Amino acid sequence: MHPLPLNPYLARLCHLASQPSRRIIGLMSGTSLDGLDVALCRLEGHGPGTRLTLEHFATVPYDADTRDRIRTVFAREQVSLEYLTLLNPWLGQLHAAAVLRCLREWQVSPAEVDLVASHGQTVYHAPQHQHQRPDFPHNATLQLGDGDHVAVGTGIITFSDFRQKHVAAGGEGAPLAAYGDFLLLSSPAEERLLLNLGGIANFTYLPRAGGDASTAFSTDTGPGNTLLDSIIRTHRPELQYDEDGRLALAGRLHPGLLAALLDHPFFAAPLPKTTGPELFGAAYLAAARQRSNTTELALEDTLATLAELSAVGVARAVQAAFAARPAPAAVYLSGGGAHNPALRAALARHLPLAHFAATDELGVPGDAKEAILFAVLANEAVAGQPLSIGAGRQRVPAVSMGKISFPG
Ligand SMILES: Nc1ncnc2c1ncn2[C@@H]1O[C@H](COP(=O)(O)OP(=O)(O)OP(=O)(O)O)[C@@H](O)[C@H]1O
Ligand SMILES: CC(=O)N[C@H]1[C@@H]2OC[C@@H](O2)[C@@H](O)[C@@H]1O[C@H](C)C(=O)O
Repeated sequence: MHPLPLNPYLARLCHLASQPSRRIIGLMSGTSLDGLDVALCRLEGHGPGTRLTLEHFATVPYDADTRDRIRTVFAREQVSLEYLTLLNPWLGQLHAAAVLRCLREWQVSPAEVDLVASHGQTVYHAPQHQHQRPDFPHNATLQLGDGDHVAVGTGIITFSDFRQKHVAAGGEGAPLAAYGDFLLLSSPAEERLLLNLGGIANFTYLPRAGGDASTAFSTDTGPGNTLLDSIIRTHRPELQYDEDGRLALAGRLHPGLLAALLDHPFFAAPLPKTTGPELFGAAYLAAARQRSNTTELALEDTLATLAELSAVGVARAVQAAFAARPAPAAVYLSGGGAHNPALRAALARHLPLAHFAATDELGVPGDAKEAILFAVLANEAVAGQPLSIGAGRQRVPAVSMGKISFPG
């Protein structure tokens, strides 16, 4: 009897699953809308035996037109359905073109890449605790940049839309960092906190490798750079962000504004929790400024206060997680906020016992870490097992994530 005819792309996936390693491009475009992170990874093995070689990394910056298009729908409760529909394939095609551009620069042919793992662009994140709609008693999140367009545009089998499975299994769709951090960065020598300072800040707690994996978890902590960037854009539209925290470092913390900003249930909510610019956006900031009579506060002082807010958010989440025992001293930073000395100084004040280093020291460049995460998730989907870490409320659903798009 002849074997059943197999779709050649399925045959390719089966072949890839049986290989000792895979070459996977991870794509991530986060809440800061600064660009598309493209990480070409060689991933050997799977599960806790995964070994990463980052062959190439680039951030393909978004131009002003792309940022404007995304901002037309980004974190907005009401948008044009037509616009959203048009943006979905447009972003997929943009991301495919960015991949091809990087491959040309790196002199790698698309045929030499096994998979693309595409996060897409989060345009709305709606955990239940945030949307609070009784008619929809569940979590939801929406990423645009359809995987079919990435697959057809690049000619590479593409995994995408990773967050839906996490939601379907009872999670909030984020943070997914726990999976990649656990597989790549656990160490027998120390327990660790991996603190990512993106638009939104989050951390993963990793016990010592070989220890009790059920204690690992990740959570968002509140704003990272999102409010800092938003106030800069209002006052200094020619700037994307406060480079090297210069303006924030020249300002003074305003205790009244800080208290008004912290007067929100998110900061006291139990862990793990997720959030986004839907909550921590211009309206939240404007309301806190009104309540604290700081609408005329100097830009520098507002920035200093917002950097403090991000650090206090992190510190409160760490304190909540480690109420009964000391928090790990080893804290590894990643994300754009790790380049902001004002944010780092505030963190050092609020976590005085922490020893800060960059994830770069662990072989994972901080700016590439989230793009690498999606390559790791696709690697697990092809060659690994659904992975269960954490326990109780902090349990990460044991699922494999990502939808598969064939190029033809
Ligand atoms: N040299 C620097 N000085 C100050 N801030 C910086 C610097 N470099 C990057 N940033 C900050 O980092 C931001 C980009 O961070 P990153 O790329 O980690 O965010 P993201 O991945 O979009 O966010 P998220 O992880 O929430 O999805 C910039 O918008 C800026 O606020
Ligand atoms: C819904 C969404 O896109 N969330 C992002 C965002 O950016 C940081 C933080 O908020 C984190 O929860 C998440 O991304 C990372 C990659 C994660 O899932 O771990």
